[in-house]
Amino acid sequence: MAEAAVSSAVSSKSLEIPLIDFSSFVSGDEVTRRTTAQAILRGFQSAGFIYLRNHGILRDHIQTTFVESAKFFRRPQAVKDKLCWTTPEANRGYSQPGREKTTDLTDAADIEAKRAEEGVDLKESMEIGREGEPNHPNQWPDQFDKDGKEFKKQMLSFHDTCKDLHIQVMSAIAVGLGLDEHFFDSFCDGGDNTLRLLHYPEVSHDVFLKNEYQVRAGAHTDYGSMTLLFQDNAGGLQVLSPSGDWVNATPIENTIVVNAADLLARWSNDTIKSTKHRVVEPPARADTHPARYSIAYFCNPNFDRYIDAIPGTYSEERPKRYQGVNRSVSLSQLLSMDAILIQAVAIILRGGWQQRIE
Ligand SMILES: O=C(O)CCC(=O)C(=O)O
Ligand SMILES: [Fe+2]
Repeated sequence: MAEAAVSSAVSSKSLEIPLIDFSSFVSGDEVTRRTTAQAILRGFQSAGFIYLRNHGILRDHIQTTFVESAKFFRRPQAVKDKLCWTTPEANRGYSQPGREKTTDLTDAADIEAKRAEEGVDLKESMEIGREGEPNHPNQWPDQFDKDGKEFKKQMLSFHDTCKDLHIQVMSAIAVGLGLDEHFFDSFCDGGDNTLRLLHYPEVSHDVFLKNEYQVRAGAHTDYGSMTLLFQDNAGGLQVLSPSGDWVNATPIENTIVVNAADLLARWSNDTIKSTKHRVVEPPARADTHPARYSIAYFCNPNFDRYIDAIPGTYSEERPKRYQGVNRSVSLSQLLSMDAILIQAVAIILRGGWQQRIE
């Protein structure tokens, strides 16, 4: 029997995350397409999270990207450090374990205090932006060897594939809202997105026992329009429910977790939610937890587009809550605006700190 287009990925008393058969949107008849789009929109409006299956990205393509990611992280530390993440404007390159603490805080002293109390995230990451952006070259290992060339080829191709899925999911949101299916195309076709490879090294249960606040990635929301998240089967991702419980977003094979992010919440006049999430000790009891790998593809509207409330998300009864905003505003302009524009990720730099603003 055919599976339903919409079922449940996560079902707790405080949080429901739908599992959507995306092929029903892409190639279903008119009615199926519309009802699937509405279910996608409802998921973003209620949980801020959905899971997608039959999303169109080939299993092999994802698998090979995970393999290349693991190969990259196995490189000697000194080699990875040559590719290190430099500035928030570039937002490209490698961040070593202990460098980053993910948080929504924006005040330097608050971040410092939180870091001292909770410890840093137990992870390393590699960020890859749109290739060819002037003044912001990606940090490729292709200069080192043949494996580095393979890595570059794979990541560029995966970046491109995910860019297309972003456009399709935005199209589903448009249809769900009753707009033209291509409404968002010209907002998202630039591919100003960031592919982030994540490696959470093997860690002993003791580490979490000794520090009740220890996490693999701290609680935060994402910045842009949405994030396509590919996770392995290790577990540990949690989503904050409206009532304040952390709920496991358990891995489901052959699915992608998609969460709406801050700018889409703003763009939708807060009708769509950007929900907090984090990565903690996996629920399975173990003395030593194996490494966890995930791939987050952070999607953004094109940097040069003006983002003002989406038609249909505001009315006389529900006026616009935010001014329109241009992504190309300067950092100081950004900081003087409201905090929702800012994804502050504290970067621990030998006792100093820095905020990452995407
Ligand atoms: O690794 C994960 O599952 C989540 C990562 C994440 O939320 C992020 O990097 O923004
Ligand atoms: Fe995130």
